[in-house]
Amino acid sequence: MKILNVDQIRALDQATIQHEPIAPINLMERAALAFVDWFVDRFPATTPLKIFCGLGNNGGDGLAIARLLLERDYPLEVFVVRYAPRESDDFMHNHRRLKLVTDNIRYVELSHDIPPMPHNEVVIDAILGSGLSRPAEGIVKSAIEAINRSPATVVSVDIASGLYADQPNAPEDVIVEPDYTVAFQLPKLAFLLPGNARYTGDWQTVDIQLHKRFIDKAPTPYYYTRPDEARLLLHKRDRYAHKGTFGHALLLAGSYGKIGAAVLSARACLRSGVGLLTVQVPGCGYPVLQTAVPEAMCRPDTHEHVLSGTTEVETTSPADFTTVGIGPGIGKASETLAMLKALLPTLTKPMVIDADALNLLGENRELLDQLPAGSILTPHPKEFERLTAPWQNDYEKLDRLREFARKYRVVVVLKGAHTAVATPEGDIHFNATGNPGLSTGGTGDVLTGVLTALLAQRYDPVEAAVLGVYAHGLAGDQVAEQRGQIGMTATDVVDALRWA
Ligand SMILES: NC(=O)C1=CN([C@@H]2O[C@H](COP(=O)(O)OP(=O)(O)OC[C@H]3O[C@@H](n4cnc5c(N)ncnc54)[C@H](O)[C@@H]3O)[C@@H](O)[C@H]2O)[C@@H](O)CC1
Ligand SMILES: Nc1ncnc2c1ncn2[C@@H]1O[C@H](COP(=O)(O)OP(=O)(O)O)[C@@H](O)[C@H]1O
Ligand SMILES: [K+]
Repeated sequence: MKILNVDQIRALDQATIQHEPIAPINLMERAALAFVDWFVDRFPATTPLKIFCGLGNNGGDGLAIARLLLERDYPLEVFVVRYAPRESDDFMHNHRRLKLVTDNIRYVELSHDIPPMPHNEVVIDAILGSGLSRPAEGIVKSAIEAINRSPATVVSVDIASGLYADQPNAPEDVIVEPDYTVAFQLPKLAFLLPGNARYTGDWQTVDIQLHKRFIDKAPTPYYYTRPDEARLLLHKRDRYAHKGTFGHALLLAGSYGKIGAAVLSARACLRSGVGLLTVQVPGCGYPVLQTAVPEAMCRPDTHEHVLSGTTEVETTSPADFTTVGIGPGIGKASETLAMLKALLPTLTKPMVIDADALNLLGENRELLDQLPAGSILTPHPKEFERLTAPWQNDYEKLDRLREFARKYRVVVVLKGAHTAVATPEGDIHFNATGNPGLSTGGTGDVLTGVLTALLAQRYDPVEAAVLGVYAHGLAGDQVAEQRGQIGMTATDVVDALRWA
């Protein structure tokens, strides 16, 4: 699913109006109906409502929503926040229509016009939408502050009033903090950025049948992966397949005290369809790995406590494996850095790089040029910062992410809520699955195992990253459903991995 910027959204509305064709007022009615369909499923018709409308088209939506909810017998009052002398045409049209069915429209011009909003009420926020062009001030600001102070449940129409859809807000901006946002057709880029979590609540999109051909053609670097899109990436298994078909992966993981990371990664790799798996761990990890993961072959490093790259048991060189995954629990010992330095020039196929392998790259940036094209790097934000430089805001972080992926021709999986997968072409795919239960030690190691397995099965690296991140988050969601977020462990996530 594409994410478009505000100018594109405006052009998309126009394209729909022109090509469907549909009158603007009927498009607004369709949007209002889609909102109302969502709303009536969640809030019974006895819920007292206060609907705050601005004077633009977002306000027009609010007025249409008020009329449609009145038809469904909701007890409601409408408050028009009158901050400017001019209303939009579609606002005016809906204002006339609403006045035919209710007298309950009040005007908010001064602070004392703002009503109390008790906890049993739902507030619908239709003050400002994607047309926001400056910070909220005066009575708009006061109304937003009052909404945020109130204990009422808040639902924003299209986007929280005061939040820019595709550019950073200033720290002092006053923005509605909704419980829910119901956005029309496409998510806004702002919804996917951690700094905006307070300003989106639980957000959803509702279909208002905007012009599909325009969306298909619109250029954008930003995508939001829907479950159906992710599932399409899954390779079907050939009936005559054998384990060679699914590749032989080498995982380089673990150090003294962190052999668990190797175990988690190895288990996840095996649960994600790898044909054969060899794990190289420091000598001390050998009995652990052989016992905990009997399905994997294990080659002990000659170094007892850290990876040095040398091993006596096996002579197959890392380059002969279908792919290599490196990082979980490896630490930053000088022997391990030496291994990384020796390893990189020998590899040509895409590999997976995580955790301290990333930190070693951050401290030895000349190595970045040696990464095989199409490799997948899986930093959390702190690790990504160590690879680049600090950023001022989430938008700058996205720019940096795209720049980095393009420069080094790699796929960067920036982990967190809505993990962002940046491609060597400079696109970003945001993930839809996952929950804060995944914020627990070892879940990143699980992801490394998953991605290594997909590369071993010869998935295209971008598809491997998008699919792997999706499946990992989905497993987390399934665990959360069964035992809640708080009790979740990385092992649970491995066990919940499902590929269908
Ligand atoms: N155009 C369409 O066909 C559709 C638009 N829709 C709605 O239209 C909204 C966008 O409408 P608009 O472009 O009218 O935008 P808004 O409703 O956000 O209002 C923008 C108006 O407010 C002014 N404004 C901007 N920032 C302000 C601020 N801080 N304080 C006071 N005034 C400010 C602008 O100058 C402009 O006049 C969407 O969010 C969505 O809710 C939906 O009805 C779907 C269809
Ligand atoms: N709030 C969250 N919502 C969704 N996913 C999350 C959240 N917090 C963490 N995760 C996921 O959990 C994983 C954590 O990885 P990482 O930070 O490397 O942990 P570790 O190093 O302990 O293995 C990542 O895949 C990340 O996307
Ligand atoms: K709004």
